[in-house]
Amino acid sequence: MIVFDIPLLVPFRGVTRRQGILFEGEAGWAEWSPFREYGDEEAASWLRASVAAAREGHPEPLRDHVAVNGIIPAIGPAEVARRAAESGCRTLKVKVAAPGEGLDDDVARVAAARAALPGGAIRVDANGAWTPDRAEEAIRELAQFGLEYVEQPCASAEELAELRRRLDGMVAIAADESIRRAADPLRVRDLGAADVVVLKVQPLGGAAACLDLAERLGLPVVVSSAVETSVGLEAGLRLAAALPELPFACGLETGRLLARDVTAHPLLPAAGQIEVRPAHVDADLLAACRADARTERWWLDRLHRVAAAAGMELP
Ligand SMILES: O=C(O)CCC(=O)c1ccccc1C(=O)O
Ligand SMILES: [Mg+2]
Repeated sequence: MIVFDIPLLVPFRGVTRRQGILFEGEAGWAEWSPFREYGDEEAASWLRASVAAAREGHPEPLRDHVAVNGIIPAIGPAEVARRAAESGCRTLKVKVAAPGEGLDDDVARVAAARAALPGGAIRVDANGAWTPDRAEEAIRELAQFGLEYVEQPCASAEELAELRRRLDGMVAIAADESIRRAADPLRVRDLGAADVVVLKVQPLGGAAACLDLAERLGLPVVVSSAVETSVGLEAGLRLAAALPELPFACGLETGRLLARDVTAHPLLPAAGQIEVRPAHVDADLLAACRADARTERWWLDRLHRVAAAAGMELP
């Protein structure tokens, strides 16, 4: 078991370093990396996913490549073309409604993305930051660039449903936080709040739980990462490979946000697709990602506290 601490090359959602624990079970390596500010109960779902992956491995793949979206964090418009080209992807996901920014910043960033990718798909993610009124205004403005969908424009499933009625099919809506952080993820379906759902393996308790949820939701699924090492990314990739249908590119290009990885062959896309294959952990690279003693203490305390409260045994 090791506690890792890896700097991000570009800040993402205010995060500048990614930390967590990598451990090995009978079926292989697994990652546990709930964001630091998440409480123990939420972190327990992430742990269920990691323990299941270490013990049981991944579901059987139905495809050998998974198309992914390039990620455009809250960077300036002048930097967008380089990030888009580096990703090599035919779909881009642009962060909008970032703290301290306004609609002008979003328009400039999405315009730059559209200029960089004239024939591809562009989706935006607001991480729930808009009220329904602000969302409607922003989406009507951003729609000029052609949007595949808007991910989590407002915070609650009720607001998503209201906005979706108001937009009346102009732009599709994807639910992310309303699935992975909700008491009842099926509310999105019951309210007709989204056209697409984003599933993340760790927050939702593992691949088996995600496959079951996908079936019950009955909506197209996009699998997305939680900004993980290649070990965590492999779990997302394997879920994406096992879904009966995968009509959209997945949010699994985040390997390029990390300054280091624990394998010599990180799970990165080539020509917009990631090959479905194991991420072989390299002992030297793993050691180079190891956290300092204080960070290690914090994570091991968290792990043992969360496991004990949830009555879980570690592999
Ligand atoms: O979806 C992607 O392309 C990358 C993953 C991503 O955006 C993300 C990563 C960690 C936490 C939240 C999110 C998010 O979708 O908001
Ligand atoms: Mg999102």
